[in-house]
Amino acid sequence: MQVTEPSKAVIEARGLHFRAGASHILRGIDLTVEQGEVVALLGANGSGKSTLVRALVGINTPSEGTVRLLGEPLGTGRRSAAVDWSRIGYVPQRAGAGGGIPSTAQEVVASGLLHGRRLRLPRGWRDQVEQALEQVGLADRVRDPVHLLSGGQQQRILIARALVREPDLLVLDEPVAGVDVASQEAFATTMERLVDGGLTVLVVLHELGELEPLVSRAVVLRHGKVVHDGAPPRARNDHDRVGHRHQHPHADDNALDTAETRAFDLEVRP
Ligand SMILES: Nc1ncnc2c1ncn2[C@@H]1O[C@H](COP(=O)(O)OP(=O)(O)OP(=O)(O)O)[C@@H](O)[C@H]1O
Repeated sequence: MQVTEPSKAVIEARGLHFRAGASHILRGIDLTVEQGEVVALLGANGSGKSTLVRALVGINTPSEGTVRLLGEPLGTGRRSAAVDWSRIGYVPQRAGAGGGIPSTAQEVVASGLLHGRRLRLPRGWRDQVEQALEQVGLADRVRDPVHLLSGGQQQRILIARALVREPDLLVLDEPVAGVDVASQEAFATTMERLVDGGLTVLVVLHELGELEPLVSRAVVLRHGKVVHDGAPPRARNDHDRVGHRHQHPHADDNALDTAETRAFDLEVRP
């Protein structure tokens, strides 16, 4: 009889399917992310990237399949209680940090320190919040209501909210969409330091951009399936190439010919 060792993977998804009404959005995803990896999740608009990360962090309940996070099974309700959510930071896609409620940057970032049964802020939370805001270059906005910040600044507030926990796993859904180049560079520098310290990252991206040197592996989705899991595409070179189409069409499930998938076809496929 074969004895299976307990998994050391930080994320382990097996046979994931997700259906919403008549749509079959995830079609049998297997994904493993090991400790210390920086994995980029790529693919055309509508290929299922956000649906997948939402399933991985317990927001979407898969129709079939299993997820383990930090070695613990992710179920619903009590069954996911074994997962230590304090070790996981999640930045959703283009959510806006204000949510229509006029809270300050400090309050939004501090809410990242609350999780599971912790309903009170820990001692020293103000310093932790300030440090997290410093990491995204917004320490001077600590008292500002977030709904008055720009879209890119709000996105950076959400990154600070995820970082304030000092997580072991960061799941980021297009974290730098709408963020200016200087802030993307600052974000990449912060990530580099955290990854050097052992952080594991799963990040949805349309272009590797400033994070390119950090990305150890790329997973490409197409129509809800993994079509590549391995070396990252050399997107930057492709973008520099004369004739590269910089238009990234907002397309549906049928659109395969995006810049991302063509870059992948050109650079990665053997
Ligand atoms: N709850 C839902 N009900 C119906 N359709 C859904 C639901 N969630 C996602 N979809 C559909 O599933 C497909 C995949 O969506 P998803 O947001 O995962 O794509 P994506 O790869 O993240 O795209 P983008 O690059 O545009 O962010 C889309 O066609 C979307 O409309």
